[in-house]
Amino acid sequence: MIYVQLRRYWRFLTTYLFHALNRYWRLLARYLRPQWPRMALLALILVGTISVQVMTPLVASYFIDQATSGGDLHNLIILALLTMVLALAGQGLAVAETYVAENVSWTATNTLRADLVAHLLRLDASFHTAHTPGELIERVDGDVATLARFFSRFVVYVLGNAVLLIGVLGLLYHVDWRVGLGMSVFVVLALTGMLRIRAAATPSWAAERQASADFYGFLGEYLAGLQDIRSSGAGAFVLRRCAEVMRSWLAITRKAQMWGYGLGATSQGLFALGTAAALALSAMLFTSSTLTIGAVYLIFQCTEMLRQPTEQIRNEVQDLQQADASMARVEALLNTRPRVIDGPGVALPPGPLAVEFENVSFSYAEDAPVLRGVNISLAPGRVLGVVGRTGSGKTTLTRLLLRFYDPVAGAVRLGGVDLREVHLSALRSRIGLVTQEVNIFHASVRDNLTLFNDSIPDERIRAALDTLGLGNWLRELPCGLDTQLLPDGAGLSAGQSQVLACARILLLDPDLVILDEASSRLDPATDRLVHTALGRLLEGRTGIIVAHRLATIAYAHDVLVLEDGQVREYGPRLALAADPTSRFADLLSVATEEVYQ
Ligand SMILES: Nc1ncnc2c1ncn2[C@@H]1O[C@H](COP(=O)(O)OP(=O)(O)OP(=O)(O)O)[C@@H](O)[C@H]1O
Repeated sequence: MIYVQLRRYWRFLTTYLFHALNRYWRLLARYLRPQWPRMALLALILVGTISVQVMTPLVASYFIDQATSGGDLHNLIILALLTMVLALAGQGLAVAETYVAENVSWTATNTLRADLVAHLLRLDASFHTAHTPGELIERVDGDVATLARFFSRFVVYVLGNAVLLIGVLGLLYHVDWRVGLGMSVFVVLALTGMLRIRAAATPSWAAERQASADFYGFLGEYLAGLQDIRSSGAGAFVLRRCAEVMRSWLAITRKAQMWGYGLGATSQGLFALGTAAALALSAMLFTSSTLTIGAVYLIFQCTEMLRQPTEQIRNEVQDLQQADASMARVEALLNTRPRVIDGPGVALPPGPLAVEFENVSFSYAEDAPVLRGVNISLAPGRVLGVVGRTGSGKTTLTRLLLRFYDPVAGAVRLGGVDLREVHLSALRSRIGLVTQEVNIFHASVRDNLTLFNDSIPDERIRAALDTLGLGNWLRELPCGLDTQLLPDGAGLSAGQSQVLACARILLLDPDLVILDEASSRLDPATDRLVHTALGRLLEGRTGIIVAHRLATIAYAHDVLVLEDGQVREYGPRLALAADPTSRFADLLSVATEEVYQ
């Protein structure tokens, strides 16, 4: 029976534990190796902790034997003092263990987090389209937090408790081999029983975690749509839905909690039985004068001491499965290669950049072409206005210029150089992009404009805001550049956010400006503000504007009309506007009617 159990453990250890450790050895080695002095210290503390734990009942048992046999008072005082020193040392070591283990795990996981964030930044847009931000946050934080336990606790708890278990059992063998053998069998059986119950309880805990994730998902969704919910009077519906979600959460949690209590009670019951058996055995041995009263006390203490390491090994072995899944996900993420490969580093010419699309075709998914055979040739310093119906591929065109994606066919060139030949960082440092959705961070005006680049002096920031017509706005702010902006630009109008985005670009001083204009209408004052800002921004640079408004298109020297991903018309703006048969003239007349309605 014991042999069968031991064989099972051995198989578990070889197939599962060693396999998992071996599989992720590189990951562990990479993040733990630089911390080997701390790991060595941890091992030392561990040895100390276990020695103290094993020695404490041993000293107490000597004390009892000495006291009952009328031993020397001087020896008794020394033993009592030693017990106190051991208790204090145990506490001190526990504090040191927590301190070092937390340092090891946080240093390892923070490095891993930083690596994952850097890797996510390198991955291209198609990866980010396929994965929601929530999923990536879960990978970077959730999975890594699970690993934090693994990095510190697994080594400390499993190894430490296993050694403690062996130490305590060894002590019992030392007292009497029959007691040692009996308790060894008991520990194996108790561990097996608890692992079985825990395995049966695991689905309930997984369901509980899912129900909790569902609730927060529900809450997040409704908080994000708060404005729509309020305005459409859907509050009662949301509360009803909230009650439903919480009701099912309660039922699932209750079940999981019952399993938890069941497990705790089983473990208590098992160890009560173990203690009773150990006491019965030692009572028998005591009455037959094989054991002293001190040895009986030692057996009792050791039986009690077996409980904690057995329960912790059970917990850690189960948690290893979770860590295993997290490690697999983290490894898979780190192994994901970006589709857009960095170029060999051909230099772009200085000054405003010429833009060329040669027979460019592109699709996000197979068999769904978004751009088809697009040809554009824009001279340096000229501004191209791109117009077309929604979904005609205008934004996609701008994404190809920043190499968020590579074309499926054809080539995109800047200053005559194929973008695939240029370093991505060099390429992007020459382009300024203002998108439809301006991201305003919960940070100071200065950090929002410099994007946390401390080397940009305040005078330049003020000058940029003055140039773009936001000088007065800045002067009216209570703390000037230190004023904190609210998340998502709350408190700023759509136009002000756009002008702030223009100021960011002005500080970057790029040679190609791409503006994907928001299609929402602005009030006339803000419209004028944005219009002036754009004019300043485009001075002396090549520009591509996805234009939704008549005022903006006025900046364009050339116009491109896109339809279904194809070039419908392309030429100088004034010539196309003057030609009554052109599609552009058609669009202009519709837009003018809309404006003057
Ligand atoms: N990340 C993406 N993944 C898959 N398909 C996309 C993606 N982005 C855009 N599309 C699809 O590509 C087509 C062109 O989209 P694009 O955003 O380029 O059009 P647009 O002319 O800029 O539209 P709008 O004027 O509404 O901004 C659309 O059919 C759109 O659904």
